[in-house]
Amino acid sequence: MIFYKYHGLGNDFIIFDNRDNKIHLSADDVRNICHRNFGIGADGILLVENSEEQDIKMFIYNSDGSQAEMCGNAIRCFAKYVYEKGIVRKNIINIETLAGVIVSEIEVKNGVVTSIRVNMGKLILDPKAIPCSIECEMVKNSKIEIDNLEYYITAMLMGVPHTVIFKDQLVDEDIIREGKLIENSSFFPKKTNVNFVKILSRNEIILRTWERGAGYTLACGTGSCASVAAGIINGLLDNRVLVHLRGGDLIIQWDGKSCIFMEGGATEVFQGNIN
Ligand SMILES: N[C@@H](CCC[C@H](N)C(=O)O)C(=O)O
Repeated sequence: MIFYKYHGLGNDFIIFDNRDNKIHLSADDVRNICHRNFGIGADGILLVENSEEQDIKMFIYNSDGSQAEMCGNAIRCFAKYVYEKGIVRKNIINIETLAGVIVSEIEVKNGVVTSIRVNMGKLILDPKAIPCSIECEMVKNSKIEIDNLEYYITAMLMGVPHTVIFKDQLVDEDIIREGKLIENSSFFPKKTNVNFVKILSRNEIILRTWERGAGYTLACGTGSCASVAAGIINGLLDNRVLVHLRGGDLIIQWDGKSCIFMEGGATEVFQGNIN
């Protein structure tokens, strides 16, 4: 099978063209292919599939073999891939995902995609939709206790479930330990991605994300949208924010009501063959 390896700010993916529907991956296949020592190595696998109503369809697996409904960094990689490989030669690409249709606008210079602006759709704050078991109208700066530790969380569905926590210090060991605990806590029946945010100003944040099904990654696109939205909802951020992630920067824009926009790059790393 021919594959391509792409990354969005270090959040890396293996892309297979499955328009002929011949690829069927078990959770074990996904874990083996994504393994960083015994496989190709990646945070996830993307399948390119035909869509009945949209330009193309993206299907995504996390590196632990689970399926994700959406992924912000993956969608930029996917848009660049389908454009540059001539699968969808359009500047505005409508991509079907399990979280709905995602519209990606690509900027092209000399046939190469240099930047992708994505309409990430509307975020959903209803706790039942996330899903989150806290009884309230909105999980906004709500206190939870896990293993005798208190956290103030803002939670939402941004294509996938996200929890945001504001912190003064971002320490890797704490992010890994607390991220794992919160991801698997009983408050989130379908688990959650966990975002730790340090606010630098009303227009600039540092973000570290512990991802559901993939662990501590270098960047998270849906997490960037969720974190900026949480900052706006809690009155801490303005409508356009520069997000510094471990693997690079994204720009997120939200007017507080309608769709949320993400802008950033994507990179092809290499291509290969796997049996
Ligand atoms: N890396 C992502 C999110 C991928 C999905 C996530 N691991 C989940 O299962 O919810 C992004 O860039 O948005």
